Amino acid sequence: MRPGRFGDSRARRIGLLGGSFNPAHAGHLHVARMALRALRLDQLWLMVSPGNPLKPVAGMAPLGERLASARRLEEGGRIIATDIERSLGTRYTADTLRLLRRRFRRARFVFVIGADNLCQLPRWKGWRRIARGTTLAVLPRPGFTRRALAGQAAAALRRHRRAPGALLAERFAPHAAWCLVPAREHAASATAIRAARAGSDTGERRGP
Ligand SMILES: Nc1ncnc2c1ncn2[C@@H]1O[C@H](COP(=O)(O)OP(=O)(O)OP(=O)(O)O)[C@@H](O)[C@H]1O
Ligand SMILES: O=C(O)c1ccc[n+]([C@@H]2O[C@H](COP(=O)([O-])O)[C@@H](O)[C@H]2O)c1
Repeated sequence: MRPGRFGDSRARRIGLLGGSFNPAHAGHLHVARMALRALRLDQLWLMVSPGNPLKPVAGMAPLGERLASARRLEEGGRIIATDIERSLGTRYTADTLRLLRRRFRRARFVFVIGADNLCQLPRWKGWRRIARGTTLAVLPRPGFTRRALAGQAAAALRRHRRAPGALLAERFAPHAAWCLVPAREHAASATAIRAARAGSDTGERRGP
């Protein structure tokens, strides 16, 4: 982490877009911009994971490479790439959130996920505790939005769903709120980019 990159992080509304960024792509930028606008955030951190506990290590580019690709999406102090989980020594989101709150005591964090991750949320360590204590913002994603809204996490958290404008209003509520951010779906995916790259590499090797 570069010193001072987070600027005055006290009493700020900070969106955390955690991810593998293997590589970063236009879908991430779309999500970041939509979350910043809909939730009136001060900053959005592209929080590059040292290793998603649910993803295989095979095929995962080194953290430095993934961080470099996320840095290419940075936008003037509002969208910032960071490998802060590396310095915190965390991989599980529950642990990261606990340590971030300790370190940035006056910041208000919103965890931003795509609809695919709302489907998967029940497999995260301590997911109910995360949802109880952390505001979640979910972005639509092709093939996942409807399934996510009909899934286990959305059903369990139904009473806590709010409109984006009301999301951060309930400061001392016993259970955090979540919302679906109204945004168009964006089709970019890192899996598709890796597959396209592998295809073009194979083509190059075959040659004419
Ligand atoms: N096009 C998209 N629309 C909505 N959310 C997205 C999109 N791309 C990524 N996200 C979300 O951004 C976060 C980080 O995503 P990640 O870095 O894993 O990219 P990915 O394209 O989902 O990667 P992969 O295909 O390798 O799983 C996740 O919460 C994911 O749901
Ligand atoms: O904490 C967990 O159990 C957990 C399980 C799977 C994913 N996550 C987090 O979810 C975020 C999105 O991950 P990814 O790989 O889908 O981009 C990232 O911050 C991961 O660390 C967290």
